[in-house]
Amino acid sequence: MKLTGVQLRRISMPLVSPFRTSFGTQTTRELLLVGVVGDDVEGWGECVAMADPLYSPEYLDAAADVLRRFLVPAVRAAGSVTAPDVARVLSPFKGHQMAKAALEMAVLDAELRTGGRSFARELGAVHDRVPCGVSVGIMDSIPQLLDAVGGYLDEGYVRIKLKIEPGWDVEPVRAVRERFGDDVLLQVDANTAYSVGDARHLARLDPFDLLLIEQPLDEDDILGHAELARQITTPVCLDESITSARAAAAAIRLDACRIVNIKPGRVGGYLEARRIHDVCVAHGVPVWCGGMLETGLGRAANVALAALPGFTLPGDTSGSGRYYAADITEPFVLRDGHLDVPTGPGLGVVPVPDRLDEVTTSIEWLPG
Ligand SMILES: CC(=O)N[C@@H](Cc1ccc2ccccc2c1)C(=O)O
Ligand SMILES: [Mg+2]
Repeated sequence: MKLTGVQLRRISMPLVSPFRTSFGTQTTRELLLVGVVGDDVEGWGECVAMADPLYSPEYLDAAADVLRRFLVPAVRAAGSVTAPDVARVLSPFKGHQMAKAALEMAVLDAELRTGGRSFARELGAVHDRVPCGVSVGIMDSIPQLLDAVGGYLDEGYVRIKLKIEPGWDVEPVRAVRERFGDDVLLQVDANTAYSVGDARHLARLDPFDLLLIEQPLDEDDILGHAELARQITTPVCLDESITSARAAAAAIRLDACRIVNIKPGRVGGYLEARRIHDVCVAHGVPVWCGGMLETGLGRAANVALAALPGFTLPGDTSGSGRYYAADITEPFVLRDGHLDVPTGPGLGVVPVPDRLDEVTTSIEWLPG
């Protein structure tokens, strides 16, 4: 397609409850949507960067700037492009995976809508619904945590993930096991809050039969994760460290992880996400789809990705209501612990105009 119009739309969505992790507490999700128009079709992309560079080096104002000054002009200069062209056209620019992913996603959505193909079909989905896990934040007290976990289990979530940090790790896990039993699928996510010197402490999680411990160490500490993995029995899963298929292959070869959390925004797009899936399947490494508090647009694409064969663990593909009282698309609602994979062309969902307007804080049409 040839891009005739590109809009950068900032939105701000209140969270139904504060979401606390080892890097801070969020009460609102700011996001950047990329809308592309061309060849009588439009497509939507969602940039999952945070407003502040707390999860990864990217942040929303930087993503908007790099799209405005470098990425969109480069795709426009390339003339007519298909989605696989986008990553190549953008490859001279270093980093900014989440900004690149949003632009590729918008072009892919437009292309697939034109062709009447769904994301699921394009990516190679083999399931028509996916089992859903939920990410539970750090809480003020154990009773508050147990209430939250009980609520999510009542909603039907098939897997519980607890955010942890030093001082909030062994006790919350013990409390959840004691209250809800050994059969609940349970995992933890540290968001890089520990160091390899904490190995003996993290080994205290081993008796609780966790599915995995996610990203305990710094994004760039691959060897530290390999050393930690030799000292604990809980399988190590990487999130922030896996920025490309090459990074995934290296981490697996270095025994730094036995499980991978795939997030399309973090790796530069859904096409690279599929390549990571393929690399992990080739190495016998299970993958699951991570979440970045996406709206229904990103959620639709993530659910399609989570339906690929190698996604054998429940992901953070929670229902819209986990985060938002009113999503900008028709809400994703859990049914028997699963979400249905959208079947319509492209993303299979579109923003509901008045809901989108309610949360829009700025619209910028980039010059042609
Ligand atoms: C569902 C989940 O735990 N996601 C991330 C962490 C995270 C947490 C909070 C966020 C708030 C705003 C934007 C992105 C965010 C990402 C993770 O797996 O590590
Ligand atoms: Mg994580």
